Amino acid sequence: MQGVTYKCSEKSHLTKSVSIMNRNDTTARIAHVFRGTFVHSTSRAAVEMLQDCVLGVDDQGKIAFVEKDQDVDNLSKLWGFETSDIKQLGQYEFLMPGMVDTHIHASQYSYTGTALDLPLLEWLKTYTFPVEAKYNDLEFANNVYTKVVRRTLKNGTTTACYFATIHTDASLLLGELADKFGQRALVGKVCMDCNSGVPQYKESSSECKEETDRFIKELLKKEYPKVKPVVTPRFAPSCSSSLLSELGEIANSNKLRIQSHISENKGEVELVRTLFPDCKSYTDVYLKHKLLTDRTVMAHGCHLTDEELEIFHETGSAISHCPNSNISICSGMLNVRNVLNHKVKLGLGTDVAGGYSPSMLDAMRRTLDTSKALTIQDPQLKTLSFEEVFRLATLGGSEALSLDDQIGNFVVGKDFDALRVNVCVPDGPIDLFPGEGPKVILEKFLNLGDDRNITEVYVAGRRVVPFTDA
Ligand SMILES: Nc1nc2[nH]cnc2c(=O)[nH]1
Ligand SMILES: [Zn+2]
Repeated sequence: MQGVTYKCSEKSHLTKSVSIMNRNDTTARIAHVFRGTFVHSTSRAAVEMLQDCVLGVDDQGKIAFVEKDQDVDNLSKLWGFETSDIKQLGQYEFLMPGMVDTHIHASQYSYTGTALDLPLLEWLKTYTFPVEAKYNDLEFANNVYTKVVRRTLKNGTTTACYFATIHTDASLLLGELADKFGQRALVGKVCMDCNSGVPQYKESSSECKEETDRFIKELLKKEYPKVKPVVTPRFAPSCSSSLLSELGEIANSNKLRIQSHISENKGEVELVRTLFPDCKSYTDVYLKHKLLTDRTVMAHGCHLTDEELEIFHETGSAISHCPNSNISICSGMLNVRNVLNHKVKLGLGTDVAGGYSPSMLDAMRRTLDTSKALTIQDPQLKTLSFEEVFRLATLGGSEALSLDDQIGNFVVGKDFDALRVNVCVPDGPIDLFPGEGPKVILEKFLNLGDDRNITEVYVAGRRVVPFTDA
């Protein structure tokens, strides 16, 4: 199958002999060395299986080397580690990159798995805004935010791009908790100055701008190495044109990331048409307000036209595909193949709580389901493979969040964000049979696995799961 490599290929970067390898950084010390099978994606291969390999992580949390294990003695001399310290992966174990949730509402976690009986605009008014309004209570926020960070980490989300609420202090608390538990996170204080449905849940335009400035300043001041702010207009219907312009200005002058929602549901697209009559399309609304940049990620995009996708491509903006949510609140079905054909960056999101599962394994499965449903409607449409979906959940997510220079796969110099997977845990969800090789083992994990199979989670070289207080 095109785009899939199931062995260390002779042409791969691993064939270089250790004797001619040089350490470019003589001061870095090795903190972990793993030996076994490593599975990741590259731009060329949706799945590359590195078998009989060793991977070293330095004390800065960066990947120092990935080599064939026959070179291990030379490597240990070169890098100064003891071969007895190597962590040997078992026959049914592998390492994979941590998963990247490109769109999740931390503030909606308390009602995940419920309230899925209304379409978007009524769902927001009936369930979402009344709950989000409660985050002026920091005790309530602390309880929910602690739980969502722990739950997602345990399920293998090493990076999350979070929506919080309009409340600055609770949003700062979410950043603090992500840092405390060791999750890489982009955190957005939600901005909205229009809300006719639940008028007590909004800010004035000036308050919104001032509080966004305060949020960014205070979060950056904390100097959390892996937690950064993201400018977050909720979506066009809840923002005035002047607020959208202010937020575009703040993001661009500070080179910050931007997140929002776009073209999730047909009623919403129609509403935007009436609210912004001077704009050609929903995409044009964000474009005119300078919110489409190469650091922007927009959730959903189910109903974007090809013309709009071209604008995404030209601006370098990304889409977060949230299939569980799209089906659960009957929003639509994104044609991922068409988005990829337009060379638009795309990652996956859980969109808790429009999506009922906080697990990125679920996001991968629902991505495949949606792709198959679209193929049923149009048999000409090429269904996504599980390998392509694996890439979207890891490398694709890192690209969508403009973090691919730091994370997304096992390339030397990137941070070691990784999952140790064991498909054969006692009382686990997967049964194996004789003769099943690494491809089947990966496919079974992606389709049948859960957090019981994710035995360790690493973010920037730090083991964050199992929890130290567990
Ligand atoms: N799914 C989803 N779509 C939105 N559009 C605006 N706000 C939201 C939200 O909270 N969830
Ligand atoms: Zn959302």
